Amino acid sequence: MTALLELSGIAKVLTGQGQPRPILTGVDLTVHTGQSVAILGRSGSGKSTLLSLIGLFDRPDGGRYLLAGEDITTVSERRAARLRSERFGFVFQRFFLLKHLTAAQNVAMALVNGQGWLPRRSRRATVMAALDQMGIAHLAKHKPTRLSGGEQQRVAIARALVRRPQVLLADEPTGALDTETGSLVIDALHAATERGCGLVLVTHDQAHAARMGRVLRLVDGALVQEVRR
Ligand SMILES: Nc1ncnc2c1ncn2[C@@H]1O[C@H](COP(=O)(O)OP(=O)(O)OP(=O)(O)O)[C@@H](O)[C@H]1O
Repeated sequence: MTALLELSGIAKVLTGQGQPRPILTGVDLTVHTGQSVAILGRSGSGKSTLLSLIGLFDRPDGGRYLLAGEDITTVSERRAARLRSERFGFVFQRFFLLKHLTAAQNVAMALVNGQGWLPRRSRRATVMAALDQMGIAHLAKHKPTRLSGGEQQRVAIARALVRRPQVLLADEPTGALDTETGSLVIDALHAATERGCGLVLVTHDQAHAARMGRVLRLVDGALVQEVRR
C-alpha cells in the first residue's frame, strides 16, 4: 500500500546569524492512513523544523519526500500552497481563533478557498459535522472568550479537519493546557485518525506521546524509535 507520508534521508541546514547548522541529518519517517506518530526530542532538536518541512512551509536540503506516492521534495511554492490547503490540517500550541467570531464561524473560515464559499446550507452542515466530531457541536454559537482552553483547541482542531485533510500536523497542541484537558485534546486527535487521517504529533508530554501508535525521538538530526516502558 502506498504510504501517506514517506520521508527518507531528509536533511536541513539552518543559517541564523552564525555558521550554518545541520539541524536534520537523515530523517526517515513513513506514515500510513489512520496511523499516529508522536515525535519527542529535547528543546532545539529540530521537531518544529521537521514539522514545517512535512507541512511544506519549507523544503529540505537533502533526502526525498513522497506524499501519497508523489515526489514533492522540491515542489514549487504555488503547488505547496495548494497541497497545504487540500491535504494538510495544522494545529498549534496557540489556538489562533478569531475572537469576534463564534466557534462555528471560526471553523467556516477554513472553507474559504479559491472557488469562494460553499453554498450556505452545505457549509453549515460541514462545519457542524466537524464540531460534532470534536464533541463540541453544542458550543457552535459561543465566542472563544466563553470557551475553556481545551474547548478552544478542539475548535481549532475542527477548523483543521473541516476540509478533510489526509494528514494532521500538530505542534505541541496540549502545551498550553493542563494534563486532563490535554488528554481530551488527544482524544480529539485520535478521533481524526479513526476517520483515516494520518497524524504527526510533536509533544514534550510523554503520557500523550504514549497514546500514539508509534513514539519516535529526534536525536542528533534523525528519528529513533522510543523504547516503550
Ligand atoms: N530560521 C532559523 N535560522 C536559524 N536557526 C534556526 C531557525 N529556526 C530555528 N532555528 C534553530 O534550529 C534549532 C531547531 O529548532 P526547532 O524549533 O525546530 O526545535 P524544536 O525541537 O522544535 O524546539 P522546541 O522543543 O524548543 O520547540 C534550534 O536550535 C533553533 O534555534
